[in-house]
Amino acid sequence: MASAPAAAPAVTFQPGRRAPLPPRCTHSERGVSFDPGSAFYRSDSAPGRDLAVLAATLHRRRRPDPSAPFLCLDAMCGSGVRALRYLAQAGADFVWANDASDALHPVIVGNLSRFEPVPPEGQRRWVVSHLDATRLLAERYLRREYFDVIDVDSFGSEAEYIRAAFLALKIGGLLYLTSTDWRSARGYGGKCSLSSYGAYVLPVPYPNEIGLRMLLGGAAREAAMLGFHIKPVFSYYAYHGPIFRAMVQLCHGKEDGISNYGFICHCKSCGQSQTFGFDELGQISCGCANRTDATSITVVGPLWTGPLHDRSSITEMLNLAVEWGWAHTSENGVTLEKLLGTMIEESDPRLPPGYIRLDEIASRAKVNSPPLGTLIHSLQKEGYAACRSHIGANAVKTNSPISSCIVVAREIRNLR
Ligand SMILES: C[S@@+](CC[C@H](N)C(=O)[O-])C[C@H]1O[C@@H](n2cnc3c(N)ncnc32)[C@H](O)[C@@H]1O
Repeated sequence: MASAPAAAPAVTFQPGRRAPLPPRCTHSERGVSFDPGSAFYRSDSAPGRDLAVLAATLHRRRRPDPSAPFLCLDAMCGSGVRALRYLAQAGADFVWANDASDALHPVIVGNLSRFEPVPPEGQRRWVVSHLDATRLLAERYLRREYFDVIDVDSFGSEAEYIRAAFLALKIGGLLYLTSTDWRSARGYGGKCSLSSYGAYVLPVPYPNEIGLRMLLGGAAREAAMLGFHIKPVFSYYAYHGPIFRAMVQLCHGKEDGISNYGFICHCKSCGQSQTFGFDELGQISCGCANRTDATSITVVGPLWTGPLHDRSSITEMLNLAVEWGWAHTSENGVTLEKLLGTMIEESDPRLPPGYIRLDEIASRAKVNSPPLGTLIHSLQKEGYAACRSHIGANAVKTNSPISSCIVVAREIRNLR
C-alpha cells in the first residue's frame, strides 16, 4: 500500500459519536449503490463512468508491476460515485476523493463508507478532501505521491487542470479528462477557443469531433511541455450535455505526440478534410477537382490529428464488458457493445479525421438521404474504409472522396 497521504483532512470521527451513517441507497450503477444527495450527478454520464472503470481495470492488470498498489485520484468527485466505482469495480487499492465543496462531505463519506465503513488507521483505502483541484494535484506532486489514474470531471473547460494532473500522474498512468465547454470546443468563435485551448476553431461539419480533438490537443501540448507524449485510450462524445471526454496515457518522450499535433483543413467546395503538420502550413490547399479559393477552405488547429482511440485497448474493454455482463445492458440508452464496437471501427488507421453527414451527401446528390448501413456497405464494396461515427449519428466516416459517396447515394436511390 502506498503511504496514505499525510495531509489528508476530512475523514474524522468524533469520540462518542457514530461515524456518518451511510445514506439511503437511491441510485445504483452496475450494481454499486450510492446516494448523490445534494451533489451534481447525472445518470446520463454512467456510460462515461463505465468506460473509465473498464480502462482503469485493464490498466491495473497490465502494469509492469501488478503487485504495486493501484492508486486513483478523483479530483472533482461530486457525490463520490466514481471514487466508489474505482474502489469497488476497478480494484483500486486506494482512492483519493476530492471536491471543492465541503458541503458534500457527508455525501461523499457516506457513499465511500459503503465500501469500507471505518478505514483502519494506517490502512485507509480512501480519503476525502475539499481543496481546489489544482492545489491538491500540485501538493501530491510536491510530496512525490503519484497516481495510476487521475480523473478530472470539470464543469466547463478542463484546460487549466491538465498540467497539474500530469505532474501528479505516474508515467504510464491514465488521465481521464472531461469538458462541457461546448461553445468554444465546437468553434462558436475562434477567439474564444484560442484563449481557452490555444486552438483557432471555426465551424466545420463535424464540430463535436473537433471538440474531442481540441481536448486531446491540449493534453498533447501540456504533456510535450513536460517532456512526455500522450496516447489516447479512448475519446467519447456524449450527446447529452454535450460532453467531451478522453482518457489518455502519459508516455515517455515528447516527439511522438507532437507528430499528431497539427491542423485540419476542410474544403467546403468538395466536402473533404485533410490533416497538415506545422511544416506543411504554407502548402495548405485542397487540390480537389472543384475550383477552390481561400474562402472555400477552413483551417482549424492546432489540435490532435492522430487516432481518437487505441484499438487494442478498446477491444479489450469490450471483451471485459462482455465478461462482466455489461456489454448488452443499458440503463441510460447507451449499449457498451454498440458504443465500443463503433469506436473499434473508428480506429481504422485508413480513416481521415471528421465525418460526412448524410444530409450533405443527399443534398449534393440531389436525392433523399441514403440508409446509413447501405451506404457504408456499398462504400466498403468499392474498396473504401467506411463506418459509423459514435459522434455523429447520421454520418459516415470514410476515406472515400465525397464524389464517390454521391455516386453511391444515387445508385442506392436507383435500386429502391
Ligand atoms: C461535474 S461535477 C462532478 C461529477 C462527478 N464526477 C460524477 O461523476 O458524478 C463537478 C464537481 O467539481 C467540483 N468543483 C468545481 N470546481 C472545482 C475545483 N476547482 N476543484 C475541485 N472541485 C471542483 C464541483 O463542486 C462539482 O461537484
